[in-house]
Amino acid sequence: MDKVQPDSLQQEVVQLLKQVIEPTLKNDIVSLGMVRNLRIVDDYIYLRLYIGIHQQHLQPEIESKLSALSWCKKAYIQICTIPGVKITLGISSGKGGVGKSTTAVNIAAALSLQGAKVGLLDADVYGPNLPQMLGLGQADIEVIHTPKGDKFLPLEVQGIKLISVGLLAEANRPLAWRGPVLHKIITQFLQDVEWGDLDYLLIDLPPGTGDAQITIIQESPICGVILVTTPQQVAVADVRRNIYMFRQVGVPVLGIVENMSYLICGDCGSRTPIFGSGGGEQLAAELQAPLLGQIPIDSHICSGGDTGNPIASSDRTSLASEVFVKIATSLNATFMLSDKFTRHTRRDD
Ligand SMILES: Nc1ncnc2c1ncn2[C@@H]1O[C@H](COP(=O)(O)OP(=O)(O)OP(=O)(O)O)[C@@H](O)[C@H]1O
Repeated sequence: MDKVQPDSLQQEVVQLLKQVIEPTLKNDIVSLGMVRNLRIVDDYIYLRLYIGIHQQHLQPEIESKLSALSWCKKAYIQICTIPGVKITLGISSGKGGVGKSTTAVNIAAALSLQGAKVGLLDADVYGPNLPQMLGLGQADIEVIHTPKGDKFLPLEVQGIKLISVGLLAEANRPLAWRGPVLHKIITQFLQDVEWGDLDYLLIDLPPGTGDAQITIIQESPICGVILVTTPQQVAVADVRRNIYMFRQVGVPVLGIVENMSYLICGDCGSRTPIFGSGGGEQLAAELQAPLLGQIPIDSHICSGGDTGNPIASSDRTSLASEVFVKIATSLNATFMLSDKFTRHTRRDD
């Protein structure tokens, strides 16, 4: 019978894996949540490695580190990527209605304007709004036959590729899928979409901490999550519960976006914190993660969402647009893509 090895061996393996550093993020692969399902059975190590397509070089490095273990006959490493995708990020919130989808679509628009190839996966099974926010009505998702099996073809609008669970549902009907169906749809969306080459895939996660969220986080190579909150304390408390879920899987929090931070007076330009203040800063301090941006309350954000014109691209001089551009710039700096896009933009000029 197979013998599951004691914790001490597991610890020994984890210590070696922690010596493998992802060069862009300058952190070890364990802290980055890339190593999952680690098991040692008899003299064999099994693990899953959740990475982007540009990080395949980590596999031989891991094998080389683990070869130092005299008792290990072989390490089986299962690479888990989303075909064609470099960086997968989650956009999450503790509760609904705080502007998570608005943030996702506008960050996608800002990244795309900076030259990145961007995809959006609308996995918000409770309120899949991204098609509307990008001006797409109900459209059939095309399925194409490829040598690797049937694949969904994403829709493309404003330079952004999009797949949404909303496109599978009849308009104005609630999505009432039971657990196993939901699980299957989500895993299909993670594995069976023909994205082409993407620099970023942003996953708009459902709010809260239910089964759907956990499936997506566990089964996708999300290398970081952006948490969206509003400034008031109840929203902040919900985000704290949300963070616990990410910590369990080991996915790092890249930063906080505080939405609906203040209202700007049209006459004097003064800022009024309608929903209180300090929530975003408080969370950022608690999590030691940056406050990526504070987005004002602006009726143009709302109308842009309703009409499929994200403010980040439709009104580039607005304050909200500036904040989204700042967030996109900071993501490009984190993932060392700034140079690539500067060159890209110049070439296109
Ligand atoms: N800063 C803002 N100023 C004005 N309106 C906003 C702002 N942010 C979001 N909204 C509006 O608030 C509503 C809810 O936003 P959104 O759908 O992005 O929230 P959500 O957190 O994704 O909600 P859910 O989880 O229920 O899908 C939308 O009508 C959106 O246009």
